[in-house]
This record gives sequence, structure tokens and C-alpha cells, in this order.
Amino acid sequence: MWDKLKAHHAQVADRSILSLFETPDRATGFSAEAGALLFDFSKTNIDAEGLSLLIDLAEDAGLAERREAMFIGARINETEGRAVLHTALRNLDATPVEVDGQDVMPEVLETLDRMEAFASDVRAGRFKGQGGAITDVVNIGIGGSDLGPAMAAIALKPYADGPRCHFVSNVDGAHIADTLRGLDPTTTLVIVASKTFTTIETMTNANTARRWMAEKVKDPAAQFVALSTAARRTAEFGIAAERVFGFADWVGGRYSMWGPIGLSLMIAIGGGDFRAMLRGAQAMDRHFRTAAPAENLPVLLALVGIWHHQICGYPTRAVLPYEQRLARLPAYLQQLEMESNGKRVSMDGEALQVVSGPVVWGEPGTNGQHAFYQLIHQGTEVVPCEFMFAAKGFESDLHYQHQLLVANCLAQSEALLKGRSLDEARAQVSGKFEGEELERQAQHRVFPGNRPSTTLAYPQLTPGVLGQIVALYEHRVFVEGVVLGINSFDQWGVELGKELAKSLEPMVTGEAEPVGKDSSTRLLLDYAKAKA
Ligand SMILES: O=P(O)(O)OC[C@H]1O[C@](O)(CO)[C@@H](O)[C@@H]1O
Repeated sequence: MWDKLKAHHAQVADRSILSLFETPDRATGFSAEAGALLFDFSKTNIDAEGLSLLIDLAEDAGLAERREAMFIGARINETEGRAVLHTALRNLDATPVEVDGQDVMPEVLETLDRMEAFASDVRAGRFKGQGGAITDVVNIGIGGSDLGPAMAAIALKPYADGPRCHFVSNVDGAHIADTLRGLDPTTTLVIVASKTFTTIETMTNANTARRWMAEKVKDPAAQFVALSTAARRTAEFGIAAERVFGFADWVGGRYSMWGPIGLSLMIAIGGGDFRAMLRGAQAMDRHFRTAAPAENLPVLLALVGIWHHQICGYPTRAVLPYEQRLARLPAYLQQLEMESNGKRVSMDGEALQVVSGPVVWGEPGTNGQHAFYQLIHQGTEVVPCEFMFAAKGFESDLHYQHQLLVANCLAQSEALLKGRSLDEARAQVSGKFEGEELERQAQHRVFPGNRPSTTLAYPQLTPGVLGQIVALYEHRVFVEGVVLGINSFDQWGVELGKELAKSLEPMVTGEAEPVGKDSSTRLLLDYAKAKA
């Protein structure tokens, strides 16, 4: 099937995307809706034959069976022997989901209720710090224990009516120092979010926060909460069981914002809005599980990604939300997509026959327009762009600014599609220059166009819509992983650096000699020690 797709691509590669719009129903034929979302992929070079081949590719890879296996709790994370059940965290109807014959739903929903009770106590001032009602919450976590709630807390700012939420992730002391400066330890709640409760960055920052709190409060542990699968370690840290919110190993770190890892977000926006986010994700789960491939948003989004990266060979993709409050979505998707699908071998340990997942990057529009869009429009490498916009903003008194935002988003995908020809560029400068200078100046104003983009449109960034968007991307990553034949749910590629950091730490502190290190590492170690 890969060969067929590559042969099809060779046939259509020279065609302009714009020529596809000669068919009057191009946009309706190559867009799809699910829930509140509209996904338009008509501004790509995918035609009916290409789409049908891509769908065959996914079906041949066993997508339907793998998807069902995920939803019913089979151990599809084969290298770690785990089920993959983040979907159970938003299964609010409690339909049974079994792992090893045991329904996981009663415990999931009981934990959700406990989270909600605690969040509501904090928000209402019933749970107090030693100096009074909680004013600030500091979530200490990294990767999947940070990016989800941190991204969503910004995305859902219009719903945030609880204590202020802060997020500390980096082991760089600057992060926690800058965050704690100005906070009152007697009214601050610290949430230590770590699936394993061993991550060096998180545990180091948690200890720093405890020391900071101990300077001002008698019982710092009383203002600490733990979110983890490792009950024994949370107890060793001194956090009482009633403030530990546990989850099972079948929740992957980067898929975990729907459960206890989302507690900081729940405290910020409240249990009702948090559940609305879960319901949005649940609606996307149902759609993904049941819709035919040609109407299935996660499947389509994945297949467009595969077309651009594995077939067309475009090395990166840009996520460009025209929504300032989605400023952290690109970072969130970097972990989701690159930690999931940045793998060199297939599930059975064989080298991949095609390239793995792409580099994902991005920034909100319109900011990016004044920074890197130059390269997107005129650079020599094609960057498929994934635009997003809301029909409506929250700032009703600034409605015109929202209209301007939407116009900019649409302008960018149109510019990428159509470009500007040499003749049009000449016409633009003809009054100002002539002869050779006119030719030279005109060349700089040519836009090749014919650059692919997709657009995801939604009514407004409500909790439900955010849930739908994030679940859409989760399932997209899943589909891409199935097509590539890889395990999207482990992350062995992060281990080597962690091990080496352990061996280097005593060399940086001067407790050990740099034995066995290459000359570059020794040079840099010497510099770090000499200038410290
Ligand atoms: O929640 P933990 O166990 O602290 O892990 C944090 C992050 O570290 C990673 O394991 C990578 O090092 C991520 O997959 C995970 O989200």
C-alpha cells in the first residue's frame, strides 16, 4: 500500500492544489464535521483516489481492531505490558471497561468525585492553608504531569474563578524561585504531580517547595497534595492518604490530564467545567470509535499527516492556533506526538520501513506571522500548516479584534494556496522600478503558493470544545502509530539522557572525576566548574 501511495503521489506531485478547486464541491468533499468541530483539508493535494488509498493503508494496518483493542482495555502497550485507557477517564456514563476481568470504572469515578469534593473545598475556602483560604496553587510536575493542565489552564482562562494556578516544571531553580516569589506559603497549596513519583526534576522542586513552606508554616505536608500511581512513595514523602489522588498504570503520562493530573485545572475552573471538558473528549471518543473512516476526524487528521510526512516527505508540521489562549497547545502536542510516534522500530522490534512521526512546532497566530511565516511562505522547504480558529471569542467588547483574527487566519491559508506569480509581482512593483531592477525586485515578491494547510474551526473555546480538540489529537496520534506499526505508548527514548545525567551530576559538583567522558564533555565540564 505504501508503494501504491507513493506511485499515486508521483503522478499528482506536480499538480497545483488550486487546480483541485475547479471541482465546485472541493471544500465540502474534503472537509468533515464531528461534534462542534469542522475539519477542512481541502487545501491539500489529496484527491479522491489519494484519500481512498490512505484509508486502505489504515485499514490494512488493522486500525479498526487496534482501536477496539484500546477501548476495551487490551494490553496494547506491548513493551510495558499495559492497557491504554485514558478514554476510561472520561467515560462518564460508567459503561464497564475491564482490565484483567475487573471493571475499572467504579474506581475512576470515585477518584473523580474525590477530586471534585477536594477542589470544591479549596475553592470555597473550606480547605484552608495555615494562614487562611488557599489563594494560590502550585502544580509541580513535568512532561505529561505539567503540559496538559498548564495548557488547559491558559486555554480556559475565561472559566477560571478559583485560586490562581501556577506551574513549575524545570529543574532550573529559576522556575520555582520565580514562581514562589511573591506567594504566601501560608495560603499556598502545592500539588506534586508525578505518575512515578521518582522524576528528578519534580522531586527536587517538591523538596524545594517544602523547605520554602517550612520557613513559614508549622506543618508543610498538610498543604501538599500528591497525584501519582505510586502510593508508597507519596506516603514516604509525608503526604497523607486523603490528599493523594491515585491512578492506574494504564494512564500514560502524556494522556493524563483527564484524571488526577488535572486537579490543578479543576481547582481553577471548578468540577462542573472540568466535567464538561471530559464530556467533550468523550464525544470525540465515541465519534472516533464509530464513524466511518471517510468521516472520522481523527482518522482524517492522521491520514493528512501521513500524506504530508511519510508520502510527500515534508519533515515538519506547524500547529498554528489563531487563539492566544492556545499558546501552550503546540508544546502540549510536541510531547503528545513526538514522544508517542518518534520511534525507530516497529512493535516487533524491526527497523521502520518509513520515517517515524514528524517534528511538530508552532505558535499562535497572529504572532507567528511576524516571526517565522516568512519561511513558511517563501522558504525552500514546505511546512504543512494546521490552522485553528474559533468563530467567536470571549471578549464581546472586542468583537472587531476577533474578526481581524479570523481574517488573518483565512488570509494565511489562502496565501499558501494561491501564492503570487511573477507577473503579479511585476505588476505590483512596475510603478516603482524598471528594467533589470524591476525583474530583481519582482522575484523577491513571488510566493510559490501550492503549499498545503488544513483548518480546524470551532464555535468557541469552551471546556467541551477543548476536550474535543485534545481527544481529536490523541486519537490522531494513535492512528498514525497504528499505520506506522509502532507502540505510541512507551518512551524509551527519554531514558539514556536521564542515566547519563545521573553519572554527570557528581562530575559537575566535583565529587567525581570525568572518567570515561569524551573530550567535548570534559571541556564543557571544566568550563562549567571554572566559571561557576
Ligand atoms: O509523571 P512522571 O512520572 O513524573 O513523569 C513525567 C514525564 O516524564 C516522562 O516519563 C519522560 O521522561 C514523560 O513521559 C512523563 O510525562
